[in-house]
Amino acid sequence: MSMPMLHDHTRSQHTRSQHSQRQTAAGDGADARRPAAVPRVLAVAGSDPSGGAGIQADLKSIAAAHGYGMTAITALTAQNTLGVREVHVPGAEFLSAQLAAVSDDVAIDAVKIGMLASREVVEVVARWLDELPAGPARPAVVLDPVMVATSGDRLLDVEGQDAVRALLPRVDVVTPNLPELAVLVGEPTADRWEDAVAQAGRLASRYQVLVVVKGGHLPGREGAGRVTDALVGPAGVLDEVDGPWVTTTATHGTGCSLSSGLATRYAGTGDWGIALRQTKAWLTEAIRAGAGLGVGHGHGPVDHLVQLRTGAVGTASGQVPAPGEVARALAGQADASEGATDGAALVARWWDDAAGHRAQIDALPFVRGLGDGTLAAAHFRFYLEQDALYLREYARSLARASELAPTRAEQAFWAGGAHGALATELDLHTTWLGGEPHGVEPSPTTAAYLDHLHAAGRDYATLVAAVLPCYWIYQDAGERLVRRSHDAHPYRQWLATYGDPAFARATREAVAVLERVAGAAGPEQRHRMSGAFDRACRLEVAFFDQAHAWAAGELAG
Ligand SMILES: Nc1ncnc2c1ncn2[C@@H]1O[C@H](COP(=O)(O)OP(=O)(O)OP(=O)(O)O)[C@@H](O)[C@H]1O
Ligand SMILES: Cc1ncc(CO)c(N)n1
Repeated sequence: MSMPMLHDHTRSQHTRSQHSQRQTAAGDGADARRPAAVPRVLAVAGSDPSGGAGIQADLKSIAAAHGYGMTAITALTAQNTLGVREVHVPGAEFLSAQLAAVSDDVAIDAVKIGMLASREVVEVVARWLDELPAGPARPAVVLDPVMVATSGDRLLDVEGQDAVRALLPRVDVVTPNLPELAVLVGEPTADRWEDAVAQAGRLASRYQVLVVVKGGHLPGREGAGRVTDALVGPAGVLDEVDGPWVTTTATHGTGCSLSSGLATRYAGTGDWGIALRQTKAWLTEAIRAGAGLGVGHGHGPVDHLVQLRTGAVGTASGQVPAPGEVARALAGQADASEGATDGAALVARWWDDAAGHRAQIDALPFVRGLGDGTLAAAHFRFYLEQDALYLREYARSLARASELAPTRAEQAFWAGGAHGALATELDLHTTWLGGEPHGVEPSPTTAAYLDHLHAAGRDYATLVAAVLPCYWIYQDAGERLVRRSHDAHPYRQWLATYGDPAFARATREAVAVLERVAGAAGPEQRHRMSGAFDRACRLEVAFFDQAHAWAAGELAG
């Protein structure tokens, strides 16, 4: 509808093969199959006896992403949630033995590298990476360049920092926080997001590596209420994923957890953008639930296995499910362990299922005419009048979502949406329609859409699914429309509204809420949600088409 929004739903197109061919061959490991149903993931990292960071976090994160976890331990720390007391680094040759023991026997789908402690350790890992097979049997490698713990304690000596740079060309993805990124590029720590992304771009092109730059340390993120991570390649930003900022002290090990979850989900999907999106969605929930664990007196751990406790358990490996898998689960024909999947994957599926509706919208005479400027003024006016009527009621549905929302953040979000819809409605009347309409009735399409929203308002999950396409479908079509604008375009001013960044953010947030709700929903509720989402998508098509349908009726009558 008339809420101009922009949502970057593009997925990173970086594939494993692009990033797996730079290594020398040393065996073909022909039994490795990708994407893996249950990814075999090796964490090369330090031990945290308090269980929140290091290999302990890695094993839990890998499990949460439905992978099979293995470890090669680089260092033993004596630490807890308050800080690091001691670090013991066993002889580097023993690390070599651990690495060889695993890779001589097991076809590894992904490797996550964490704490490396010293230059000797870095060198052992570099040699081992060089000996891994090239081609499709080569595991994906994610490097979390751990330098300092959340508590502020150093986990890598200065010589080691230099050595880590030499690892970069040997890995697929590096996941620095802002201070680590600064050390790796040899620049001061960025305090603005644009600067951090630019630094990540320089690092990516210098070492031909993908960089996941994490906003967890960005000044002002509490105030903004959002925290963003970006996937950056040598040519620039490939994907940006943001999520709500959680006010908590339970952030010990978030970096470890992100990198091992990312490695596992990449091995399961073959797509870094999807893997990052899914990992970030899971991590936000794990951070939220962390305080509930009651572990320690300092920076507590996140609850890696939050899904076990909320009942949203699935074995679909947190990847985009196979065709039919979700449908089976939704129809209740598979048991929960077979069909359930995480919210982000489920929502990605619904969105993909709506691809036909989106293509239909692009092809409508109304949308084509709006794009090339040939749309008749009467058609445009009819659409705007219906849109104003629609938005007035849509605002009530958003207010209802606010009323039903289980958290204060979601309550506030939908209340803001309701306000925005009303402001847009008012703007339509004053700017475009020259005042309040007289005698304009809802068309059958508008009435059907409003009935759908009204009926969905009985439960929160269904309502969230029903209101979503108005944000998402509209901005998706708008994203293509706005590119067609030019100085002499008759609908230039209207098209310009599609580029509003505030709506872009609102859409992303609305999608994140849908993902959270879908992730927590049971099979029956998911079935209702998918039905409500699909029906709203169809009504979006009809809504865009109704001016022409009306004109055809007028002419015929
Ligand atoms: N309070 C928070 N609320 C929501 N997400 C967060 C929060 N803090 C960190 N994150 C997310 O956690 C991940 C790790 O981010 P961060 O920048 O803190 O990395 P890090 O410093 O390497 O972590 P660590 O604390 O383990 O060293 C990112 O995905 C980030 O967006
Ligand atoms: C072992 C280990 N690895 C990584 C970190 C970073 O959080 C930590 N605190 N401990």
